[in-house]
Amino acid sequence: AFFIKKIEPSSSSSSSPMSKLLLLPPGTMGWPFVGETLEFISHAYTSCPEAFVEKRRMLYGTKVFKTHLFGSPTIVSTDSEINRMILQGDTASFVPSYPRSLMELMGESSILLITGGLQRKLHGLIAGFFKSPVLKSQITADMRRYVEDSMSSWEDGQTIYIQDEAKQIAFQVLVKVLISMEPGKELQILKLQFTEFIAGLMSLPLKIPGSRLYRSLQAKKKMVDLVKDIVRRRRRSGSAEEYCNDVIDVLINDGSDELTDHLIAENMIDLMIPGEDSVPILITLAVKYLSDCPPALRQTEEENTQLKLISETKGRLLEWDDYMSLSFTQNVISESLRMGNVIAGIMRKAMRDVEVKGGKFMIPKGWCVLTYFRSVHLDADFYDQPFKFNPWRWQNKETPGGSNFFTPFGGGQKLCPGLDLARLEASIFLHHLLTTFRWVAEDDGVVNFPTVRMKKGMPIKVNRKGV
Ligand code: HEM
Repeated sequence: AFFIKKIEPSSSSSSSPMSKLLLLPPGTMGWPFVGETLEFISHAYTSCPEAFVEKRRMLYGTKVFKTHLFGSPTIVSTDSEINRMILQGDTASFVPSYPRSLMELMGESSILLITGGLQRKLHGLIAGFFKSPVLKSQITADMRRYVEDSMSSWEDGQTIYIQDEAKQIAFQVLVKVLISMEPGKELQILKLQFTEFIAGLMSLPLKIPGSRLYRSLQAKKKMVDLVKDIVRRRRRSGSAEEYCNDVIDVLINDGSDELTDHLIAENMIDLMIPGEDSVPILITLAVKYLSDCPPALRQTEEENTQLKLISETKGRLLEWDDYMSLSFTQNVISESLRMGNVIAGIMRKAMRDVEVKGGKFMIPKGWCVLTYFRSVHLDADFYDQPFKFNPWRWQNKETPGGSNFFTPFGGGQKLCPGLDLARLEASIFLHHLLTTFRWVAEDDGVVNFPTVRMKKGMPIKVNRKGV
């Protein structure tokens, strides 16, 4: 059921301007300059951001429409087939394109923005490292240690803000795996600069002293300089040649001239973003959805308690594969990804005219495309009662990476290389939370813009379980 057929985009650069116009999907370009951006953002701030898209789907009767967002003529697609084609598209057809502030802060050598041979090389090196057995074992041990350290200080009756705890732990894990920095004073300073850096990701593209973007760029520069120092020291000591301890070692070891100190340092900072944002938010949402669904909470707890008993009986610590084999817990994580839409969609720019839907529509050269995963993930055509948290719907389905209509980690050449790591971290956090504590959750709501998060940080009142 999850077999994916690659659909090649076909060029139609020979079409006349008139026929191009006729092939544009339905839709309106909105107001001069701002287009429909304000309406898009005002919906994005509500609990139902997909309403912007749904309204147009109803109006035009298609899952794809044209509009004008963030300064660019844009095609929005909630059609899983078109989305798949765009994700699979080669760089002659589509390149990543995001709002200006985000592109400035990522930097031109960021893996999220580059294409071609260099992107493939970086992607391959990072993905390969994340699959290595030595690293898997080290990450599992680190994550477990950080989770246990954090949870050991929780007292009975205390209110814990899951979002903050998860952010701290997931950031520690990524910084360790990327640059081998352990928790401590240096990491605290890095974290402060990092918070300053990401605050500007969705800011006005105004680069004057004092502006949000300017301050974020300054913070990034300081972090890049710090990581460059580490890279230089490693190159001098030659330690990476013997054994790859972290991503810096992997990139240095490749020996390619393209992987300069600056490129490595810049990418290490960008790769910390999932540690502050995507992974902890996934964990927080899973705790939220489980708190709201007692049968799912019970079943996840049972599965994890059983695993804990097995590990205690055998007298061995749990490994990567143990956590990943918790099938119901993985279904909870899939369902949290589906409903929570940590990454609501990705953006590309068409490098040439591209026909979609067998020539029915055209994405003109220079236009942006927003593949809006959120609407696909909440589409009743694919998911029965899509707004209901139902981890059982994933039973007997192979979903770690995704399918045509489940793309939380993107797809194609840019498919997230951290997808298993994200699942592992969520799994370890849930395992320790569920086997150590009972809790009562306070009411809290999801905020969807500019990034997904919980309004109050997901406060829960915890009590340690009896031994
Ligand atoms: C819940 C957690 C996560 C989600 C939802 C997520 C989602 C995504 C998505 C949708 C993309 C595709 C972007 C595009 O096509 O332009 C992506 C790419 C990427 N992700 Fe993740 N991610 C997560 C965690 C992680 C983690 C833990 C890492 C580890 C460092 C990571 C590293 C990357 C990298 C390096 C890319 C770029 C790949 C490339 O362009 O070749 N992600 N992620």
